[in-house]
Amino acid sequence: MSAAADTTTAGITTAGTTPTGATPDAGSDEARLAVELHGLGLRYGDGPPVLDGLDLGIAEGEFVSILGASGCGKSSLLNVLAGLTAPTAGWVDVPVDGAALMFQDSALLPWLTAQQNVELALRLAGVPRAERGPRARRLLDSVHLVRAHDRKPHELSGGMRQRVALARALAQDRRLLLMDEPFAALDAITRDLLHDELHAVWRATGATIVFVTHNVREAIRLAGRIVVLSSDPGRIAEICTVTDALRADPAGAEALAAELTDTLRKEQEKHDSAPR
Ligand SMILES: Nc1ncnc2c1ncn2[C@@H]1O[C@H](COP(=O)(O)OP(=O)(O)OP(=O)(O)O)[C@@H](O)[C@H]1O
Repeated sequence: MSAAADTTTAGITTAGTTPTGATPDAGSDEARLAVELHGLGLRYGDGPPVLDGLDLGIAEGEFVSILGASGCGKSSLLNVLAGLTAPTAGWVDVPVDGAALMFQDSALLPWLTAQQNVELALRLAGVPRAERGPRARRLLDSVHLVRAHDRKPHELSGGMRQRVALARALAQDRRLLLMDEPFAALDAITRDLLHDELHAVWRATGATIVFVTHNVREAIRLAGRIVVLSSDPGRIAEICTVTDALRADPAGAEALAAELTDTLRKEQEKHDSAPR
Protein backbone atom coordinates (compact mmCIF):
# COMPACT_ATOMS: atom_id res chain seq x y z
CA MET A 1 0.00 0.00 0.00
CA SER A 2 1.40 3.37 -0.91
CA ALA A 3 0.40 6.79 0.22
CA ALA A 4 1.81 9.83 -1.46
CA ALA A 5 1.62 13.57 -1.15
CA ASP A 6 -0.57 14.06 -4.23
CA THR A 7 -1.19 12.48 -7.58
CA THR A 8 1.53 14.50 -9.28
CA THR A 9 4.26 13.33 -6.95
CA ALA A 10 2.82 9.91 -6.18
CA GLY A 11 5.34 7.08 -6.17
CA ILE A 12 3.16 4.01 -6.42
CA THR A 13 5.08 0.81 -5.78
CA THR A 14 4.34 -2.85 -5.40
CA ALA A 15 4.33 -4.07 -1.84
CA GLY A 16 7.14 -6.41 -0.94
CA THR A 17 9.47 -5.34 -3.72
CA THR A 18 12.40 -3.02 -3.38
CA PRO A 19 11.35 0.02 -5.39
CA THR A 20 13.59 2.46 -7.17
CA GLY A 21 15.11 4.87 -4.72
CA ALA A 22 15.28 2.26 -1.96
CA THR A 23 17.23 3.60 0.93
CA PRO A 24 20.25 1.58 1.97
CA ASP A 25 19.67 1.79 5.69
CA ALA A 26 17.66 -1.39 6.16
CA GLY A 27 19.59 -4.11 7.97
CA SER A 28 21.06 -5.57 4.78
CA ASP A 29 21.38 -4.41 1.17
CA GLU A 30 19.73 -7.68 0.13
CA ALA A 31 16.80 -7.23 2.49
CA ARG A 32 13.28 -6.94 1.15
CA LEU A 33 11.76 -3.80 2.47
CA ALA A 34 8.53 -3.95 4.43
CA VAL A 35 8.37 -0.17 4.81
CA GLU A 36 9.93 2.57 2.77
CA LEU A 37 9.79 6.30 3.26
CA HIS A 38 11.10 8.61 0.63
CA GLY A 39 11.30 12.36 1.22
CA LEU A 40 8.34 11.99 3.55
CA GLY A 41 6.92 15.21 4.91
CA LEU A 42 3.84 16.07 6.89
CA ARG A 43 2.16 19.26 7.98
CA TYR A 44 -1.27 19.68 9.47
CA GLY A 45 -3.28 22.28 7.55
CA ASP A 46 -1.18 25.37 7.00
CA GLY A 47 0.86 24.75 10.15
CA PRO A 48 4.63 24.29 10.19
CA PRO A 49 6.06 20.98 8.99
CA VAL A 50 5.87 18.27 11.63
CA LEU A 51 7.90 15.74 9.63
CA ASP A 52 10.38 16.69 6.95
CA GLY A 53 12.41 14.76 4.38
CA LEU A 54 12.35 11.34 6.03
CA ASP A 55 14.17 8.66 4.03
CA LEU A 56 14.11 5.25 5.60
CA GLY A 57 13.86 1.62 4.62
CA ILE A 58 12.76 -1.01 7.12
CA ALA A 59 13.47 -4.60 6.16
CA GLU A 60 10.93 -7.38 6.49
CA GLY A 61 11.21 -8.90 9.94
CA GLU A 62 13.12 -5.96 11.40
CA PHE A 63 12.35 -4.53 14.82
CA VAL A 64 12.83 -0.77 14.63
CA SER A 65 12.23 1.70 17.39
CA ILE A 66 11.35 5.33 16.73
CA LEU A 67 12.72 7.43 19.52
CA GLY A 68 12.20 11.14 19.96
CA ALA A 69 11.33 13.97 22.28
CA SER A 70 7.71 14.64 23.15
CA GLY A 71 5.93 16.34 20.25
CA CYS A 72 8.58 15.56 17.61
CA GLY A 73 6.13 13.66 15.43
CA LYS A 74 6.51 9.99 16.41
CA SER A 75 2.78 9.27 16.56
CA SER A 76 2.24 11.29 13.39
CA LEU A 77 4.77 9.09 11.63
CA LEU A 78 3.04 5.94 12.88
CA ASN A 79 -0.30 7.29 11.67
CA VAL A 80 1.21 7.82 8.23
CA LEU A 81 2.54 4.24 8.23
CA ALA A 82 -0.91 3.03 9.30
CA GLY A 83 -2.53 4.89 6.41
CA LEU A 84 -4.56 7.02 8.84
CA THR A 85 -2.85 10.25 7.78
CA ALA A 86 -1.68 11.07 4.27
CA PRO A 87 1.79 12.58 3.91
CA THR A 88 1.95 16.08 2.46
CA ALA A 89 5.31 15.47 0.76
CA GLY A 90 7.13 12.42 -0.55
CA TRP A 91 5.74 8.93 -0.25
CA VAL A 92 5.48 5.89 1.93
CA ASP A 93 5.25 2.26 0.95
CA VAL A 94 3.93 -0.35 3.38
CA PRO A 95 2.66 -3.92 2.89
CA VAL A 96 -0.44 -4.15 0.74
CA ASP A 97 -2.49 -5.71 3.55
CA GLY A 98 -1.74 -2.74 5.82
CA ALA A 99 -0.67 -2.90 9.43
CA ALA A 100 -1.94 -3.94 12.83
CA LEU A 101 -1.86 -1.22 15.46
CA MET A 102 -1.37 -1.21 19.19
CA PHE A 103 -1.56 1.86 21.41
CA GLN A 104 -0.80 2.85 25.00
CA ASP A 105 -4.48 2.41 25.79
CA SER A 106 -5.58 -1.17 25.17
CA ALA A 107 -8.96 0.09 23.86
CA LEU A 108 -10.63 -3.26 24.57
CA LEU A 109 -14.40 -3.46 24.37
CA PRO A 110 -15.42 -3.48 28.06
CA TRP A 111 -18.49 -5.69 27.65
CA LEU A 112 -16.52 -8.50 25.98
CA THR A 113 -14.19 -11.00 27.67
CA ALA A 114 -10.52 -11.21 26.75
CA GLN A 115 -11.26 -14.09 24.41
CA GLN A 116 -14.24 -12.35 22.83
CA ASN A 117 -12.14 -9.25 22.19
CA VAL A 118 -9.62 -11.38 20.31
CA GLU A 119 -12.37 -13.31 18.52
CA LEU A 120 -13.85 -10.04 17.31
CA ALA A 121 -10.54 -9.15 15.64
CA LEU A 122 -10.50 -12.62 14.05
CA ARG A 123 -14.05 -12.11 12.81
CA LEU A 124 -13.10 -8.75 11.29
CA ALA A 125 -10.14 -10.49 9.65
CA GLY A 126 -12.57 -12.91 7.99
CA VAL A 127 -11.73 -16.00 10.03
CA PRO A 128 -14.61 -18.52 9.92
CA ARG A 129 -16.66 -18.77 13.12
CA ALA A 130 -15.62 -22.33 13.96
CA GLU A 131 -11.93 -21.43 13.91
CA ARG A 132 -12.19 -18.27 16.01
CA GLY A 133 -12.36 -19.86 19.47
CA PRO A 134 -9.33 -22.16 19.14
CA ARG A 135 -7.30 -19.44 17.40
CA ALA A 136 -8.16 -16.85 20.06
CA ARG A 137 -7.07 -19.35 22.74
CA ARG A 138 -3.78 -19.96 20.94
CA LEU A 139 -3.16 -16.21 20.64
CA LEU A 140 -3.96 -15.66 24.31
CA ASP A 141 -1.66 -18.56 25.14
CA SER A 142 1.16 -16.91 23.18
CA VAL A 143 0.93 -13.92 25.54
CA HIS A 144 0.53 -16.14 28.63
CA LEU A 145 -3.06 -15.22 29.24
CA VAL A 146 -5.09 -18.26 28.40
CA ARG A 147 -6.27 -18.73 32.00
CA ALA A 148 -7.82 -15.25 32.03
CA HIS A 149 -9.68 -15.80 28.77
CA ASP A 150 -13.13 -15.36 30.33
CA ARG A 151 -12.38 -12.15 32.23
CA LYS A 152 -13.62 -8.76 31.14
CA PRO A 153 -11.17 -5.84 30.81
CA HIS A 154 -12.05 -4.33 34.21
CA GLU A 155 -11.10 -7.66 35.82
CA LEU A 156 -7.63 -7.56 34.27
CA SER A 157 -4.51 -5.68 35.36
CA GLY A 158 -2.98 -3.05 33.05
CA GLY A 159 -0.34 -5.54 31.91
CA MET A 160 -2.97 -8.21 31.22
CA ARG A 161 -5.04 -5.74 29.21
CA GLN A 162 -2.01 -4.91 27.08
CA ARG A 163 -1.41 -8.64 26.58
CA VAL A 164 -4.98 -8.97 25.26
CA ALA A 165 -4.38 -5.93 23.04
CA LEU A 166 -1.23 -7.61 21.70
CA ALA A 167 -3.14 -10.86 21.06
CA ARG A 168 -5.84 -8.83 19.31
CA ALA A 169 -3.22 -7.08 17.14
CA LEU A 170 -1.70 -10.47 16.27
CA ALA A 171 -5.17 -11.78 15.38
CA GLN A 172 -5.14 -9.40 12.41
CA ASP A 173 -2.30 -11.50 11.00
CA ARG A 174 -0.50 -8.57 9.37
CA ARG A 175 3.17 -8.61 8.48
CA LEU A 176 3.60 -5.11 9.92
CA LEU A 177 2.89 -4.30 13.56
CA LEU A 178 2.87 -0.63 14.58
CA MET A 179 3.13 0.01 18.31
CA ASP A 180 2.71 3.46 19.85
CA GLU A 181 4.16 3.47 23.38
CA PRO A 182 2.16 0.32 24.23
CA PHE A 183 3.85 -0.26 27.59
CA ALA A 184 4.28 3.36 28.72
CA ALA A 185 1.62 3.15 31.44
CA LEU A 186 2.90 -0.10 32.97
CA ASP A 187 5.12 -0.57 36.01
CA ALA A 188 8.76 -1.48 35.35
CA ILE A 189 8.44 -5.19 36.22
CA THR A 190 5.36 -5.76 34.07
CA ARG A 191 6.98 -3.80 31.25
CA ASP A 192 10.04 -6.00 31.49
CA LEU A 193 7.92 -9.16 31.23
CA LEU A 194 6.05 -7.77 28.26
CA HIS A 195 9.33 -6.88 26.56
CA ASP A 196 10.32 -10.56 26.81
CA GLU A 197 6.93 -11.69 25.54
CA LEU A 198 6.95 -9.22 22.66
CA HIS A 199 10.41 -10.42 21.61
CA ALA A 200 9.21 -14.04 21.75
CA VAL A 201 6.18 -13.15 19.61
CA TRP A 202 8.36 -11.21 17.17
CA ARG A 203 10.75 -14.15 16.80
CA ALA A 204 7.90 -16.62 16.37
CA THR A 205 5.98 -14.56 13.78
CA GLY A 206 8.82 -12.87 11.88
CA ALA A 207 6.67 -9.72 11.78
CA THR A 208 8.14 -6.31 11.05
CA ILE A 209 7.69 -4.15 14.12
CA VAL A 210 7.87 -0.36 14.36
CA PHE A 211 7.79 0.58 18.01
CA VAL A 212 7.44 4.20 19.10
CA THR A 213 8.79 5.17 22.48
CA HIS A 214 10.41 8.05 24.30
CA ASN A 215 12.06 5.56 26.67
CA VAL A 216 15.70 5.11 25.67
CA ARG A 217 16.20 1.88 27.63
CA GLU A 218 13.06 0.34 26.18
CA ALA A 219 14.32 1.12 22.67
CA ILE A 220 17.70 -0.48 23.41
CA ARG A 221 16.04 -3.49 25.04
CA LEU A 222 13.83 -4.20 22.06
CA ALA A 223 15.05 -2.87 18.76
CA GLY A 224 17.67 -3.93 16.27
CA ARG A 225 17.78 -0.34 15.04
CA ILE A 226 16.82 2.86 16.75
CA VAL A 227 15.78 5.82 14.64
CA VAL A 228 16.10 9.06 16.57
CA LEU A 229 13.89 11.88 15.37
CA SER A 230 14.82 15.52 15.81
CA SER A 231 12.17 18.08 16.62
CA ASP A 232 10.74 21.05 14.74
CA PRO A 233 10.55 19.56 12.25
CA GLY A 234 10.92 15.84 12.84
CA ARG A 235 13.87 14.65 10.80
CA ILE A 236 16.07 11.60 11.19
CA ALA A 237 18.79 12.81 13.54
CA GLU A 238 20.51 9.51 14.07
CA ILE A 239 20.12 5.80 13.38
CA CYS A 240 21.91 3.34 15.59
CA THR A 241 22.15 -0.42 15.42
CA VAL A 242 21.71 -2.44 18.59
CA THR A 243 23.18 -5.93 18.56
CA ASP A 244 22.34 -8.75 20.97
CA ALA A 245 25.97 -8.52 22.12
CA LEU A 246 25.48 -4.87 23.09
CA ARG A 247 22.22 -5.69 24.86
CA ALA A 248 24.04 -8.35 26.86
CA ASP A 249 26.78 -5.91 27.86
CA PRO A 250 25.42 -3.70 30.66
CA ALA A 251 28.24 -1.14 30.39
CA GLY A 252 27.87 -0.83 26.60
CA ALA A 253 24.08 -0.58 26.81
CA GLU A 254 24.35 2.03 29.53
CA ALA A 255 26.84 4.09 27.49
CA LEU A 256 24.46 4.01 24.50
CA ALA A 257 21.54 4.96 26.75
CA ALA A 258 23.52 7.93 28.10
CA GLU A 259 24.41 9.05 24.59
CA LEU A 260 20.83 8.76 23.32
CA THR A 261 19.47 10.49 26.43
CA ASP A 262 21.84 13.36 25.81
CA THR A 263 20.72 13.64 22.17
CA LEU A 264 17.06 13.56 23.25
CA ARG A 265 17.61 16.17 25.95
CA LYS A 266 19.16 18.54 23.41
CA GLU A 267 16.29 17.91 21.00
CA GLN A 268 13.73 18.51 23.75
CA GLU A 269 15.42 21.82 24.68
CA LYS A 270 15.36 22.84 21.02
CA HIS A 271 11.67 21.90 20.83
CA ASP A 272 10.80 23.80 24.02
CA SER A 273 12.63 26.96 22.94
CA ALA A 274 11.32 26.98 19.34
CA PRO A 275 9.08 29.97 18.50
CA ARG A 276 5.39 28.99 18.16
N1 LIG B 1 -4.33 15.97 14.11
C1 LIG B 1 -3.48 16.96 14.36
N2 LIG B 1 -3.74 18.22 13.96
C2 LIG B 1 -2.87 19.22 14.17
N3 LIG B 1 -1.68 19.07 14.78
C3 LIG B 1 -1.36 17.84 15.20
C4 LIG B 1 -2.23 16.73 15.01
N4 LIG B 1 -1.63 15.63 15.54
C5 LIG B 1 -0.45 16.03 16.03
N5 LIG B 1 -0.28 17.35 15.83
C6 LIG B 1 0.90 18.14 16.19
O1 LIG B 1 2.01 17.54 15.57
C7 LIG B 1 3.16 17.56 16.41
C8 LIG B 1 3.66 16.15 16.62
O2 LIG B 1 2.68 15.43 17.39
P1 LIG B 1 2.85 13.87 17.66
O3 LIG B 1 1.73 13.45 18.52
O4 LIG B 1 3.05 13.16 16.38
O5 LIG B 1 4.24 13.84 18.48
P2 LIG B 1 4.85 12.72 19.40
O6 LIG B 1 6.32 12.72 19.14
O7 LIG B 1 4.15 11.43 19.19
O8 LIG B 1 4.54 13.27 20.86
P3 LIG B 1 4.43 12.51 22.27
O9 LIG B 1 5.72 11.80 22.50
O10 LIG B 1 4.22 13.63 23.25
O11 LIG B 1 3.25 11.58 22.18
C9 LIG B 1 2.72 18.25 17.70
O12 LIG B 1 3.09 19.60 17.63
C10 LIG B 1 1.21 18.10 17.68
O13 LIG B 1 0.59 19.18 18.35
